[in-house]
Amino acid sequence: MEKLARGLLHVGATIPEADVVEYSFAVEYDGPPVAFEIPRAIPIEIDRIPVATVASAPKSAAICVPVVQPLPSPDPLKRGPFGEEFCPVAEVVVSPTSVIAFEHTVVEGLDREMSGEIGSSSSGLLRCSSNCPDRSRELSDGGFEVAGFSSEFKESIDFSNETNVHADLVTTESALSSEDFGFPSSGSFDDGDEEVGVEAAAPAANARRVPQVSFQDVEVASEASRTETESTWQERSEESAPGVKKGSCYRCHRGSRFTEKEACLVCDAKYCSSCVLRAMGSMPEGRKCVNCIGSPIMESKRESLGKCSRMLKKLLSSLEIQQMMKAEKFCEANQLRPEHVYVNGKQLCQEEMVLLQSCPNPPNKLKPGRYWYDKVSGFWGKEGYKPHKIISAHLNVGGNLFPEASNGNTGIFINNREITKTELRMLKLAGVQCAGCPHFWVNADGSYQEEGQKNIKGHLWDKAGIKLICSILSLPLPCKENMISGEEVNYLNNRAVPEYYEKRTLQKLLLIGHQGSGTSTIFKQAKFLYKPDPFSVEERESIKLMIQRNIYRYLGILLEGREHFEESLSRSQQSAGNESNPQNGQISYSIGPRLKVFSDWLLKVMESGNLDVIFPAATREYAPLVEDLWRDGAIQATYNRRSELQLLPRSASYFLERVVDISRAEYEPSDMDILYADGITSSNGLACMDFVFPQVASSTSGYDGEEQRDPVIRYQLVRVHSKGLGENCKWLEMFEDVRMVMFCVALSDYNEFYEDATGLTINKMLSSKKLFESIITHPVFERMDFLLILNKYDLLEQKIEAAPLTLCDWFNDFSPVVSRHRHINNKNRNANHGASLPQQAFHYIAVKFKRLFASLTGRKLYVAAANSLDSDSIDNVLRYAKGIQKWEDERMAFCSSELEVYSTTEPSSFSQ
Ligand SMILES: Nc1nc2c(ncn2[C@@H]2O[C@H](COP(=O)(O)OP(=O)(O)OP(=O)(O)O)[C@@H](O)[C@H]2O)c(=O)[nH]1
Ligand SMILES: [Mg+2]
Repeated sequence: MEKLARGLLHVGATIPEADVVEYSFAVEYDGPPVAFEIPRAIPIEIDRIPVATVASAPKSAAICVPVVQPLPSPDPLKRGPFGEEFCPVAEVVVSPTSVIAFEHTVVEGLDREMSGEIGSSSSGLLRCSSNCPDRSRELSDGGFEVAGFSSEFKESIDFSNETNVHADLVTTESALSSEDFGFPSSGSFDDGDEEVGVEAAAPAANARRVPQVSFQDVEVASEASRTETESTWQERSEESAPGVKKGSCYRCHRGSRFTEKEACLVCDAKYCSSCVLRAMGSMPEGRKCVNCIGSPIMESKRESLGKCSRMLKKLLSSLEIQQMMKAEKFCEANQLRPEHVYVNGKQLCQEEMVLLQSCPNPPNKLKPGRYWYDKVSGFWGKEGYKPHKIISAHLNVGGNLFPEASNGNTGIFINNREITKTELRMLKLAGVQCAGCPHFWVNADGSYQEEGQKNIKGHLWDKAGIKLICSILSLPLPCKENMISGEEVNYLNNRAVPEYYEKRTLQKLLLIGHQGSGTSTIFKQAKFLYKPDPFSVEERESIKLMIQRNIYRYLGILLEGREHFEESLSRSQQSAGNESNPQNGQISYSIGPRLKVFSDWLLKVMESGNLDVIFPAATREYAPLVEDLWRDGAIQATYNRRSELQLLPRSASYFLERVVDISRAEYEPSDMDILYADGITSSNGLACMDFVFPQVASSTSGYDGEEQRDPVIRYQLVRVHSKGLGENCKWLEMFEDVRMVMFCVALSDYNEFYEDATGLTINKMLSSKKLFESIITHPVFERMDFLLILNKYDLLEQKIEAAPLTLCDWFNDFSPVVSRHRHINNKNRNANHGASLPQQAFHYIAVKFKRLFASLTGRKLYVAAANSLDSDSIDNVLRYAKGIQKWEDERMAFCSSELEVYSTTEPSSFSQ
């Protein structure tokens, strides 16, 4: 270690203790080709870069700005070494992000011309940003150090004294004169006599005040340095340059309004694709001009936060986009400021703001303004207007509600607020007695009483036709979350502030898969794993009824199948000249007369859709008959041919085996029953749950250490059924903010088939593959991480010996290595470094999907095996997903901090 350190450090440097040294390894990458360009570091001989001293300004004594020497351009449109066009401008920008841009300049010591930026991703040279600790190291004295440069580089300098250029100081907002920066407002830096101090470390919040210093060939009036407001900024940039076309790029003044442009979120300055990266630098707060960093965004642009434009997608790598969009959405400067929101006349503080935005049912698209809020009922509206929404009640935000908050003039009050005419109309139509100008007390659940009286008069939201009335009168209705108890909301109130922020950075995991792949089982398993009370008493009651009803549905499928098999058997026997009586050993699909009568009756009832009439009471009587039917040889024979009965789920036998028990009135479904039950998550809708990973005491998953440090990352599992995606998966647009897509495939599908609408027989695995292809290539998931869950591993194990994988056309080249020890257990096989047949099959399928994924997206697919009936298996898969995210985040941070060195290190790998 000491030897290694000695080799790395300069002569005379103290060798640090081995246990306090932080180090990391870069591993050479030899995986599949990557979709993005890998940046290269251009070595620079530090000693040959001139440095100079700033003599006078004490603050700037340690500022590091490289010396650049703008040259007059012989040919303004000549292409530079990086392929970009030169314009006759040499420019140095010093801003809080420390972007130093220079065009058509020569850096002494490098014997070639160059253009580029330190601070921009476009230059390919070096990037740094004082806002981004990964890219540069901010020095305590306010200077910064560019990653990769030696300490000499941070010595003070002045601008080149050999240039004959004029300085134009451009500030964008008030209060900062050019003198703040030590520059004369119209000065020229032509002979170095002017000693210059540059305050590079202006606080981020004042970033708009930081000037952009331009050296230009053409003389620019010093008025440009005057301070301006945000609104005039735009006008000026369009008007101040005579002859500049309206709609052209704000930087190069080329193009028209039809040219694709990216706008600054703060000042709306629009830049063409050649200029955007220079104008916006490393974008530590998203799309903002470098001198707008730290400033609040225009409210009209709030909607577009985190939504990347096509132009940036073309210019930046996926990693950069992800990081930049994340920063844009979540960085402090871009959040709505609490001081701009008043509730019940009181300006909010940060805590209140966070509480308001992170409550279960927050106001929609909150904008700066004055609002009223009825804490008891949850009514929320703009000051002077009728209610706009019913948000979570009991939030401790803002002041007390004023009677005149909504400007009502009806003489009728709800929770001390005089209601509007529209609300009165609603109450009247809903049948609430309003004679005598009563004062009502309305609770969050809609129950209401008259002030001073004890008894509840009724429930507002239970009134007949209330939904219709409210929607006609444009009044809000409560949503489910509003029914949350005061206690629960107060829990939110009492939490520490950082936890609110976690809610904002909720990580969404989208779970999707082909019909029957196991997504709802995984979803239920996650509920059992991470929810303290996964199903309420009412939910369990409705699950019980569903299970009881399902039994008859399964039976109906079996009875129909039996009839069908019986008919086709007798047809084939007749054509073969046999008697209809089965011969010895031949399967019979006929049932006895007693069961036949019951079967015919049941099929008739089901056909007429009247099962509900006899359900559930009457069906209890038939439970013994159902049991007899289930045990009958004909039904068992039919069940054995279940692969031909498309609608019969595997779980049918699990429930039919216990039909008598289950049909009892006192039956209570066990967790396993719930897991097996069909239809708990709506089959073509969405199901969604928030959760946190509980801390694990002992090390089993390999991520425990992280959890101890980072216990409250919130996740949201969103399960969507493929049927619910609509034509061409159009509903996928809704999921642009998910963090990861988990695509579920049933391993057991390889030899299973179904008939499509046209009667064509289709292999389920191929069908899954097709859905997979359309999801991974959907534009909304262009840059998302994908985790493939290869589910039903247990079924693969059961069937692979009897049904070869090659039954699926896609797997026709599967040639497993046959072990000599076929019958020894898996553990021994692993010890012998030999994989079992199911393991080989899993690995083969995983690679098939990985290759497919890489060929269509150019990216890497993560794969995990699962048996969703086993909770540990799903826990592992979801923790693996978490591990991937963390790893991807770290990788991104690492990539953008250093010179983007990629390694192949992965989180633990029980998976692929
Ligand atoms: N043996 C076994 N059965 C599973 C596994 N995962 C799911 N199943 C069963 O497979 C059937 C389909 O699973 P679901 O979770 O309902 O599948 P889905 O993706 O929700 O599909 P739809 O029901 O069509 O919406 C159910 O009967 C499950 O009990 C597994 O890992 N092993
Ligand atoms: Mg299901």
